[in-house]
Amino acid sequence: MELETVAIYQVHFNFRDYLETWYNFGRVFSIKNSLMTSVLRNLQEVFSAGDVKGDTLIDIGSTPTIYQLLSNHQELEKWLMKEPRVFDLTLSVKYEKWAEKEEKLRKKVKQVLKCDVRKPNPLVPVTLPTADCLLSILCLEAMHLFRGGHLVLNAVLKGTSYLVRQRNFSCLGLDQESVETAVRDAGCVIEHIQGDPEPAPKTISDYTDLISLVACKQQAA
Ligand SMILES: C[S@@+](CC[C@H](N)C(=O)[O-])C[C@H]1O[C@@H](n2cnc3c(N)ncnc32)[C@H](O)[C@@H]1O
Repeated sequence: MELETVAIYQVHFNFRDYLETWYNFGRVFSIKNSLMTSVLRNLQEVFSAGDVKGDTLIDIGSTPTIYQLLSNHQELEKWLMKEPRVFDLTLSVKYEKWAEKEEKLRKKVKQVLKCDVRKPNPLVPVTLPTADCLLSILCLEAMHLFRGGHLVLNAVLKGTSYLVRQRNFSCLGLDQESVETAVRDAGCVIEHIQGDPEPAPKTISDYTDLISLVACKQQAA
């Protein structure tokens, strides 16, 4: 990722285009259900196993994907305030008792913060107490560093780029070994790791696999 990547995201990463390109199920791109289904299965397994505990979870690189938490700063705040005319964030997750789940999630979300993982304090000017769990879904490969309880990571492997409508965003083409090394170098012990083939829809990306990892932070990196 080039130095100016953060600026590229700030200026060009359009959350509606991202949703349209990657989460608009039931239309042309229904094939992409596969990635989200795999991520959801991984998360369900990780969080129901009971090893990841605590009160504070930070989701890094949230976009308007309500499935793992939620979203774009403004849109998330609108959703929290129940403002109308928000893009239908729930389109991909309409299932039984969804309204109740939405309410529960609204009450649980404490803060929506800007984050740049390249900074020594990624949340500057805010400093948070140590989190019990860091969640990164399809985000580590879109940035070089993360900081660290538990790291719950789902990342696609070997992808060099992904499309958001007509715009290409670069991806760090990680393999499983380099993910494991980065996590260990960050002072974490890997408790669970699973890689599965998850070929990208060729028209919008080139990743080949999905890795699900749970690691416990042991020491400062
Ligand atoms: C593929 S998208 C996110 C995926 C989203 N978590 C999901 O599951 O669909 C990559 C995310 O990485 C974030 N990102 C890129 N560079 C970053 C950085 N330096 N610090 C924090 N987040 C970054 C982008 O803002 C974007 O939300």
